[in-house]
Amino acid sequence: MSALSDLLGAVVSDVESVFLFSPSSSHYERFADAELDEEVVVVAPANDVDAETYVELPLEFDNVRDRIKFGVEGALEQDLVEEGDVVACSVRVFDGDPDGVVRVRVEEAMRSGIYDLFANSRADPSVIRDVFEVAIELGKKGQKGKPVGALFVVGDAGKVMNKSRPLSYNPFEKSHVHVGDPIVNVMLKEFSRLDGAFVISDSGKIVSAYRYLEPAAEGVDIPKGLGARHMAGAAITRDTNATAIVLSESDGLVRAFKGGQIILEIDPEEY
Ligand SMILES: Nc1ncnc2c1ncn2[C@@H]1O[C@H](COP(=O)(O)OP(=O)(O)OP(=O)(O)O)[C@@H](O)[C@H]1O
Ligand SMILES: [Mn+2]
Repeated sequence: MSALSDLLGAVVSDVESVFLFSPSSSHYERFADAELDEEVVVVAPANDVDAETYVELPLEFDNVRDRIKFGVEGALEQDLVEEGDVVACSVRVFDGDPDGVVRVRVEEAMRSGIYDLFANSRADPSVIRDVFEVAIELGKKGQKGKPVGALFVVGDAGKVMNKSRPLSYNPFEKSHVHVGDPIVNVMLKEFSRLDGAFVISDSGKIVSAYRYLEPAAEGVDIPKGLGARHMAGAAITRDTNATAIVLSESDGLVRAFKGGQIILEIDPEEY
């Protein structure tokens, strides 16, 4: 008769590395001291345990699947793992000690660009996440059933305002509202029917709606077939340190731009 650990041990057999998600110091030290053949990688919002090999998680992510996806993508970005590697992820699903192990095979397709978007934008990762979620939701549902486009420029808002002009009165003038607030998300969806861009600060304050962006566009190279909204979104991120998140009315995809380059393209329906 096999012991249970023999039966469940298959989950961690022949893996290249073990990823410890937000381990306590004692949990990490047990792994570090064990002199395992497998590489030990800590994945957490901060390197509190002074791990040698560490991947920053821009957010804690309640959803374990998201947490693992981001960890693996971050590790890919840092060349800690490569296509075909198998990784054992030690995670905490409930409160307390780590209570789960998930076996993951690394695929190049996991490099979606989302990690880069969160970890390397100037705005707070939580602000990027909230704007991204509004764009995804708008893409899924549209505005009253009709497809709708939207352009969100996040971070470096002062500079973005200097390189744009108003198309209409700014409904957010003098207001102090932030993305992520459910009422604000309803407002963003409502105003997305109208022209122009939303400008959002590093900390998530909605600075303006209805901005017409006027960045210099020389040398900005975006995929063929995308129009003025995408060109303006891409170009403003070369002229400033903002990140642009664009929902296309015509193909329904959400794209993100940074440094004048496209860094992410996803279908809201598949997200
Ligand atoms: N410079 C700009 N600044 C802000 N908004 C813009 C700018 N240029 C275009 N837009 C907005 O984008 C909308 C759509 O323009 P256009 O169709 O050329 O863009 P697109 O890239 O093809 O986007 P979509 O895929 O949504 O059609 C315009 O109606 C306008 O609201
Ligand atoms: Mn168009």
